[in-house]
Amino acid sequence: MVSIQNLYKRFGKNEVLKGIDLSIKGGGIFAILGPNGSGKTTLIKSILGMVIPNKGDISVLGENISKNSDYRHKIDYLPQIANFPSNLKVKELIRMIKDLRKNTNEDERLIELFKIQPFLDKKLGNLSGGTKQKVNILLTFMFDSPLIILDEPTTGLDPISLIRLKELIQDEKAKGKTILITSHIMSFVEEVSDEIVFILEGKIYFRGSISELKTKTSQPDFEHAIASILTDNHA
Ligand SMILES: Nc1ncnc2c1ncn2[C@@H]1O[C@H](COP(=O)(O)OP(=O)(O)OP(=O)(O)O)[C@@H](O)[C@H]1O
Repeated sequence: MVSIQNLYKRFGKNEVLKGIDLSIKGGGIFAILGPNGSGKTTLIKSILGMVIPNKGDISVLGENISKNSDYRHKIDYLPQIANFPSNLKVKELIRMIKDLRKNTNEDERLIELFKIQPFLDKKLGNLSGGTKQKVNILLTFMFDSPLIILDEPTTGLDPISLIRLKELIQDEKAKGKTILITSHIMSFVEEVSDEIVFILEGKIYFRGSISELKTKTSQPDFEHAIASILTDNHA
């Protein structure tokens, strides 16, 4: 599904990714973790072709992404910070994205699920942070792509919306999809992910299940296992 070989990315003198190798065969929920600034978003954007690596190869669904950008239609992406045009109404944005990508009725189910109906005629610039995130989630899950990438999906969500998001993610997994998630909310990661990929100092420090991580770090719970990696490595 996703194969990354020897990936390097620097911004000026800042070497962010220093030889990432990662192969995700497909099906399941993978959490990409690491301290602030460790390069999680840079890795995700490299997969999406939004960041051009200095070195390395990335294939998505068997195709090298440097050759052709068509693969992006097979990815649903929730950005960390959505830059919506503030004058546009919610319903206009939904219509616009459907016109750009493809027509679907899934938006109706998601509007109902996240109770977005009262906001459809409101301008995006006037929405609260959590409501913007719900619209953002709707736009991501509206299409039926085999790879879903979620950058900090829980930001600003109230408890009911968080439950809905978790259900949505599990439903997509049940359809056999591959879901990559970054999050700093350890309880959320522990609940949803099948495997974690921990980035530290530009490389993959650990990849495996949460129970394997607990064993490796000799810690009784996930939060302390993550904390022990960071303190042991002075990150
Ligand atoms: N376009 C850019 N230009 C210059 N530096 C950048 C750019 N994008 C990212 N960086 C730098 O690359 C490093 C990694 O950033 P990135 O956003 O990938 O980290 P992250 O692990 O997603 O962090 P966080 O957990 O805070 O979201 C940071 O030092 C950041 O300042």
